[in-house]
Amino acid sequence: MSTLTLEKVKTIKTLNNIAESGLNVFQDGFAIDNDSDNPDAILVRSFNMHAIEFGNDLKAIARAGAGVNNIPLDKCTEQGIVVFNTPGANANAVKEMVLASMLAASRNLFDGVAWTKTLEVEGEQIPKLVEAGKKQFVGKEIKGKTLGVVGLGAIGALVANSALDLGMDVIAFDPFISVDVAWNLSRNVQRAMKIEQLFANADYITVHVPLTADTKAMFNQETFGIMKQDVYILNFSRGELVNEADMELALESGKVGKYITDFPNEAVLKMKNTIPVPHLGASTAESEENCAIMAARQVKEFLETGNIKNSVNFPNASLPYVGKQRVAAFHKNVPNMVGQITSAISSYDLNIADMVNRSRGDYAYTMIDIDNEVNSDILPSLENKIKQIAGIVTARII
Ligand SMILES: NC(=O)c1ccc[n+]([C@@H]2O[C@H](COP(=O)([O-])OP(=O)(O)OC[C@H]3O[C@@H](n4cnc5c(N)ncnc54)[C@H](O)[C@@H]3O)[C@@H](O)[C@H]2O)c1
Ligand SMILES: O=C(O)[C@H](O)COP(=O)(O)O
Repeated sequence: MSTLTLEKVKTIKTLNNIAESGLNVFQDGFAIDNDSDNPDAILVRSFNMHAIEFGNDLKAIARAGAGVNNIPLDKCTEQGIVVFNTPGANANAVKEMVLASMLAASRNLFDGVAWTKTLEVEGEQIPKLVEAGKKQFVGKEIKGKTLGVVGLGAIGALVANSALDLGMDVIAFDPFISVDVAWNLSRNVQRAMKIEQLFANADYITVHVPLTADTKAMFNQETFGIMKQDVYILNFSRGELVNEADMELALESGKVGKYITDFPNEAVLKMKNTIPVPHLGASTAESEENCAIMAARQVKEFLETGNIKNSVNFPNASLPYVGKQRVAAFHKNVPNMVGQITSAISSYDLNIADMVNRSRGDYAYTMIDIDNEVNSDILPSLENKIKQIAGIVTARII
């Protein structure tokens, strides 16, 4: 590792509870300091970061989980801060929660159990009252019913396959499905060419898409209008995917039979026939550990080598790190950036051993390994020279 990297212990700050096994990834050369105003990296779960000012040393934010709507991605990109998430690391936990709550809601389990607890004061009468009262909670079986899965990513694909195993018919919609998911999806999952086709045919609908400008309020008066009467809707993605005023009306009219959501708020708790879950989708020991370890490893590798895996705002880029001096630069995706960086390097009489350049939209990332033994005295001056190039957002020499 280079002299520059060893100069300063790297500070990691956490904004949420991050599993210990993840924090243990940071050993020599790292310190966890949750009071730091200027950490090198932040680990976060659902904490809302939109109002946070970032310190000058901040290089990376890792979301130990999937959704990144709590992170100001554009601001991070403009400041050269790489944002990671942990694709798939909590998908099984959410899949199990979706299946559990779909089954429990169908069998009126939540209401039935709550009612039974009210009988505590009835003493010996309890068994008789149970037998007399159970007819209020007659449910329906999911076998033979149709589940609509909106979004076939890490979670949606697992839910779709498992629902088939439970005897359901499954129809799914995802215009951007990845090749990996397509390979792992049962061919018995029916493909909806339009989301309306899914809405019109499903008895249960579960949504597994990120919250974006395109998906916001995708469940609204118009889309409820297409759905079957008494459809059950499961939302373990984000509350804002649903227009709440329209959901309230749909629940009142019985168009939506039940709304199961991981995102309760004041409005949701006032609606009838909702099953509010306290954002428990990913809250299992296994998933918290998976996410924390994956997030921590990605941050550690980035800080130590510049390699980027699973970024949501910068291109992924890797070069085998052989311990030689490495220039890592974020820059505008415009012509001749690589040429200018390599000129800066060769102006110090240094030779290039290897390089990678990847772009994503308006920005790009370049890593260049230097072949020579570099005198550490010149590194700050080389780093500054690269930072002076118009279009460079940030640059490090590792
Ligand atoms: N409740 C929880 O605890 C919990 C846990 C994990 C994830 N989540 C939420 O679930 C979301 C999905 O998670 P994931 O791990 O499956 O993510 P993912 O990125 O693997 O999958 C998302 C899928 O949605 C698809 N998609 C995007 N826009 C779409 C649209 N308009 N219509 C249909 N499909 C569309 C994408 O192509 C992708 O396949 C996350 O973004 C997060 O908001 C919640
Ligand atoms: O997007 C996610 O991964 C989930 O919403 C999980 O959120 P949490 O890490 O706060 O439980």
